[in-house]
Amino acid sequence: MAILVTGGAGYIGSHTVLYLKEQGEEVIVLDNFTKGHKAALLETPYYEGNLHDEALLDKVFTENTIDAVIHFAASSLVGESVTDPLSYYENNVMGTFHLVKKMVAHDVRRIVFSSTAATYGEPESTPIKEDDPTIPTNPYGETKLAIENMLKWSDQAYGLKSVCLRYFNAAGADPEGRIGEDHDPETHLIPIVLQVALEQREFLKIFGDDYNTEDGTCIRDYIHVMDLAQAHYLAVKKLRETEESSIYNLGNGQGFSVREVLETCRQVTGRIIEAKVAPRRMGDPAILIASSKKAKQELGWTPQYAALETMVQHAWNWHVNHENGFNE
Ligand SMILES: NC(=O)c1ccc[n+]([C@@H]2O[C@H](COP(=O)([O-])OP(=O)(O)OC[C@H]3O[C@@H](n4cnc5c(N)ncnc54)[C@H](O)[C@@H]3O)[C@@H](O)[C@H]2O)c1
Ligand SMILES: O=c1ccn([C@@H]2O[C@H](COP(=O)(O)OP(=O)(O)O[C@H]3O[C@H](CO)[C@@H](O)[C@H](O)[C@H]3O)[C@@H](O)[C@H]2O)c(=O)[nH]1
Repeated sequence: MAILVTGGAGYIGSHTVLYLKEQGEEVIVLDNFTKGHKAALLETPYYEGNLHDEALLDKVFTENTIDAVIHFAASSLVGESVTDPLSYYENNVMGTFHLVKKMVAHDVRRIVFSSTAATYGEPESTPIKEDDPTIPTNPYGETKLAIENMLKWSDQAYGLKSVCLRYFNAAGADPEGRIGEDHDPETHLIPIVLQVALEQREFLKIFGDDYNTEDGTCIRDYIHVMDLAQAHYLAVKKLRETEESSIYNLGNGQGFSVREVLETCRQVTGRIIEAKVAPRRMGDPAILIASSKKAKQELGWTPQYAALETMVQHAWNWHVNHENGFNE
């Protein structure tokens, strides 16, 4: 029995693949390498191709005995989704449609789905709980919510069981430094700040300092990528044991402003990191902080690397040793 990981060559996918293999799971990856890296797979078997390719999906499900799918493959940038929403509907909603259609056809009935804090939009109260209103403020979150609903109805109609994991902001890298985050172009806050520390960029643009927060910059809940990996493994185990669908938030329940992240990066790296205030980025909610009580109670999830300093340190270890990412 193998777990199929779509998007397994990407940032969170590759760390989850590593974690699953360490737990003794057999893993197969499907990735089109638009964003992912072959070197991040560390010799895991893979199929190179697109979610939209139904013939390829038939081949993957016929050639392997797959008992669960972990579905990371998606487009996932808030700002880009605002300027090009149709590409998000195409890659995320239609891509998942093809995958789910072929899972049902091949009688594979367990899926763990990468959802997001962006499904909530501007929260009414903090920390956010799973049954709080979901009113996305950007097309990215909207497409992820559409997929959650696709999965809900597919459970009712076809018995497809899903765990939707709404992660907050993934950060950090493999604590042993084997893999890390490498996006081109990079858009995420922590790697961008570390690129300034490495003198690969001149300064950090702080996207808005007029939000209704203490220092005026946006607040996010950062979660270590290996703690996310652990949650995916626990979600697969829960599906195998209970055959019940559910939704969980994954965060640390603590928010850090853009300026606080910058300061932590300065402390960890000991480098000078310039920053300048720039206009707000479209689609950004002011504050996103998770309540992850449900995941802890029901999945037995126990984050190992909750401190922001640890996440930045692990990210820094990777970046300082791989200045060109995987292209070395
Ligand atoms: N990074 C975060 O903070 C964060 C937070 C919440 C949710 N998520 C979700 O987690 C998932 C993984 O995020 P990530 O940061 O690792 O992204 P990533 O871009 O590093 O990884 C995505 C992977 O999917 C592959 N891919 C994309 N479209 C594909 C397609 N049509 N067919 C085959 N492969 C395809 C890419 O090549 C890449 O390897 C995404 O679904 C994202 O929406 C990420
Ligand atoms: O150069 C930069 C980059 C980011 N930010 C700010 O830093 C915060 C974090 O931004 P980023 O790292 O881009 O993450 P988010 O836009 O919060 O989105 C991430 O976190 C979401 C969940 O909260 C996921 O759904 C997304 O996939 C993932 O990209 C935001 O307030 C940004 O405006 C800056 O000020 N300057």
